[in-house]
Amino acid sequence: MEATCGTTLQFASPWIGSEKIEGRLNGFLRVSQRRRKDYRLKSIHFTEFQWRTESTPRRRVSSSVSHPCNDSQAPAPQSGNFHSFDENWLLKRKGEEVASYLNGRCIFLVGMMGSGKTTVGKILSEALAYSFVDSDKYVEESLGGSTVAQIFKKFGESFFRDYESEALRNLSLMPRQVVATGGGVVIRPINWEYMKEGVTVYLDVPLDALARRIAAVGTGSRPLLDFDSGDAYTKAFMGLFTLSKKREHAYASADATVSLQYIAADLGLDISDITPTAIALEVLVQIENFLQRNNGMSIQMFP
Ligand SMILES: Nc1ncnc2c1ncn2[C@@H]1O[C@H](COP(=O)(O)OP(=O)(O)OP(=O)(O)O)[C@@H](O)[C@H]1O
Ligand SMILES: O=C(O)C1=C[C@@H](O)[C@@H](O)[C@H](O)C1
Repeated sequence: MEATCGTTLQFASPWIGSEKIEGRLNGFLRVSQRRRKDYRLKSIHFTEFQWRTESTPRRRVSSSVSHPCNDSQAPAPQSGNFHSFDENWLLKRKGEEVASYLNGRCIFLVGMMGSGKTTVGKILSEALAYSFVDSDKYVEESLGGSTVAQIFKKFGESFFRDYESEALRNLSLMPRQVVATGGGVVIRPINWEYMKEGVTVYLDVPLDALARRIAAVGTGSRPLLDFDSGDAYTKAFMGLFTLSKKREHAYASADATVSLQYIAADLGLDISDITPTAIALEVLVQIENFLQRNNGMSIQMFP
């Protein structure tokens, strides 16, 4: 039988209500009823309310989070600044759990340019104790260090796609890797044959958020978005819109989907406020759901 350990987290929020503790403000993860189950958090109890009357009044809430654990891995009760502590702890715990079900199978992150495959993939690989590989970088290295943009310009897209397929073939033969795939891998059926050796996860991010992210760094490194005219946001948005129409069905073939719109709605956050760590955590939850659906994996859930 599992022991129940407890820890106390400090939440500072202008809106936390007595019946719900759902929010990731100042680095804290929102924990909704549904997520409580996903993260195996047994219960959350409010123990204290305080009002602060500063220029921006805030309620301070102390809550006690009970969770199951077999040993003393759980963070000890303490006060002070818990910024992002909770997210990282949940991620680590979930990573260990999901890694044990995966039996070394690779994770292939698919999604449009800018969807966070690289950013989230690195965090995910640490949580799973996997290595991280970026398939675009793999192709660049196999072609002597030319950038994707240079390869497109010199040899054309279909040459790049051949090397991309070869990269996926090679990567699918190696265990324990999180692979951030190129945004266009989903268009070739052969690539799905390689990726089905592992678990595919689609990072579904609204076009506006993608275009903002890409515009922030420019379209120069992304040949399919680097049109001659227009500002960076418009070029990115228009290019992504066209590509997404051609690809949306293909992305939907992934084993699991992590939708930022869904997370944002569930947690009452703006998409831009969802951290890569929270997304990585959701990826693990969705992988677990997929494995459970497909392998009849028996996981003890809280009622
Ligand atoms: N959750 C997030 N919130 C805000 N910005 C993010 C988030 N995730 C990634 N980014 C930013 O978006 C940009 C694209 O991210 P990243 O390179 O991880 O995407 P990608 O899917 O690997 O893109 P590509 O397929 O083009 O290589 C980066 O500038 C990154 O810092
Ligand atoms: O979406 C795409 O087709 C691409 C995405 C990038 O990761 C690169 O693979 C390349 O720029 C093409």
